[in-house]
Amino acid sequence: MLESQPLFLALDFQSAEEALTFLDTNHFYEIPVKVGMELFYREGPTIIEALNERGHPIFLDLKLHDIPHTVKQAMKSLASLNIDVINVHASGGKNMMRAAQEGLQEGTRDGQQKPLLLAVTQLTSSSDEMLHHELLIPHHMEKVVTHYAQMAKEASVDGVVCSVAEARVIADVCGESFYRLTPGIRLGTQEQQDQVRIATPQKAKVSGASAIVVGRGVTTADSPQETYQQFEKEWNNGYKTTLS
Ligand SMILES: O=C(O)c1cc(=O)[nH]c(=O)n1[C@@H]1O[C@H](COP(=O)(O)O)[C@@H](O)[C@H]1O
Repeated sequence: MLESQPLFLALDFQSAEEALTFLDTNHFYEIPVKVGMELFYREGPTIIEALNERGHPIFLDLKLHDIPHTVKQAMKSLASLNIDVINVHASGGKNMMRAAQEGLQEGTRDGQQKPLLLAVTQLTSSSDEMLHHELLIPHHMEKVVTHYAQMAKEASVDGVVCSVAEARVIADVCGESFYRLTPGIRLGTQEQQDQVRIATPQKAKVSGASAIVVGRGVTTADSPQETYQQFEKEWNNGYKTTLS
């Protein structure tokens, strides 16, 4: 299912009412959506149920990061929701990532598909300078992200969240089937805001991203539906470019 779903729209809204009104007003039906901390902490499982009823594939972006036992038990609970993708921070380590996958497996109901588990490598808002001077990580971004992706693969995680800049090398090192979801996507004319490692949808496609996450580029646009279609069009142009 996810292969044919290249664009997750980030529903970064303060309430279910705001999110659902946005979808209705702009005629977004059954598109893949991302529910993050802002919306889930306020609304909890009811927002997932509301989106299920409307037929949206769902990425629940809670970026879990805790001791392995806690993450396993949390994933067991979250697996009972009807979601398609969920994530953890790779910096929680291999044992934590393995525990997350076990929790999801144990919590998935009979007859339901286990959600895809992704590991966030380094946030797209992070720079080399931040790694070196704040986190005291001496290596370059690409090396750190690739290492985290390899750790995630060894821990039986299904893929990663990374920036477009690292998507190709991760596919080379971890294999094409290892999923690469890339946020930090902007059309050429849009502001980068708090993101650091950004790219266009077309660049994401030709660089080997499996899918993209788009938030404010669509949600704050003057014409969200038209802008969403522009993101899709650019992604599809990228596809043609790769094939030729
Ligand atoms: O896991 C994520 O979704 C994520 C990881 C990351 O490294 N960077 C990142 O921006 N995100 C999420 O992707 C969305 C990007 O939003 P915009 O910058 O508004 O397009 C936000 O909801 C972020 O929480």
